[in-house]
Amino acid sequence: MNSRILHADPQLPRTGGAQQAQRQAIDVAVGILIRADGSFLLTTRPSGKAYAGYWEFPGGKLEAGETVAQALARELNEELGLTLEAAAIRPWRQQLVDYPHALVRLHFCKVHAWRGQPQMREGQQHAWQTLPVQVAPVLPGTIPVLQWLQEQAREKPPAAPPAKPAHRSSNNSGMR
Ligand SMILES: Nc1nc2c([nH]c(=O)n2[C@@H]2O[C@H](COP(=O)(O)OP(=O)(O)OP(=O)(O)O)[C@@H](O)[C@H]2O)c(=O)[nH]1
Repeated sequence: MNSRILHADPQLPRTGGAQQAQRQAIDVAVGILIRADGSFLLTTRPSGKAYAGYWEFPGGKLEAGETVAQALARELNEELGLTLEAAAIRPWRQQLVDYPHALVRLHFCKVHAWRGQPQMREGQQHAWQTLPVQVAPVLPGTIPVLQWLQEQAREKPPAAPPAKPAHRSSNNSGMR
């Protein structure tokens, strides 16, 4: 887990000490949907929300009593019409982000399986991306994830295709 706070807008004065301590972090479930070819889904924030038009991974705030997986499945169904099974949701990393409008704790989960095709139910745009991403601007709280994915790709390059099995002659029956 990454426990350091990311300050989304370093230009703005920071709330300090007591004020900061009183600011309750809002938990947010975020899905990194990864296709078999390694591309991942980014969507834009709908108009009317803070940072409208910025690119992010789909997700949203936890409702009372929800787990991260439940919230993610609900949000991706509401926003994109996808069906996610709990077993396909892999919690990955967390990041606290201090925005002027809220302090958020982002719970990033990797998802490799879902049912349905993404439908933009909130008028968002969407794009399947690989690194480096070709869309902009990206939400401040989303940028670290792209860096983590990049680091991971450097550490673990995509697996090489399986080697062809050695040719076995048809008369190699094992009988002597
Ligand atoms: N979905 C999502 N939210 C992110 C990401 N990065 C990031 O900083 N956030 C922040 O997490 C918060 C998510 O809140 P939201 O407004 O999208 O959640 P929601 O869909 O439940 O909204 P609502 O209930 O207010 O309509 C926002 O403050 C957003 O800026 C990301 O990659 N994906």
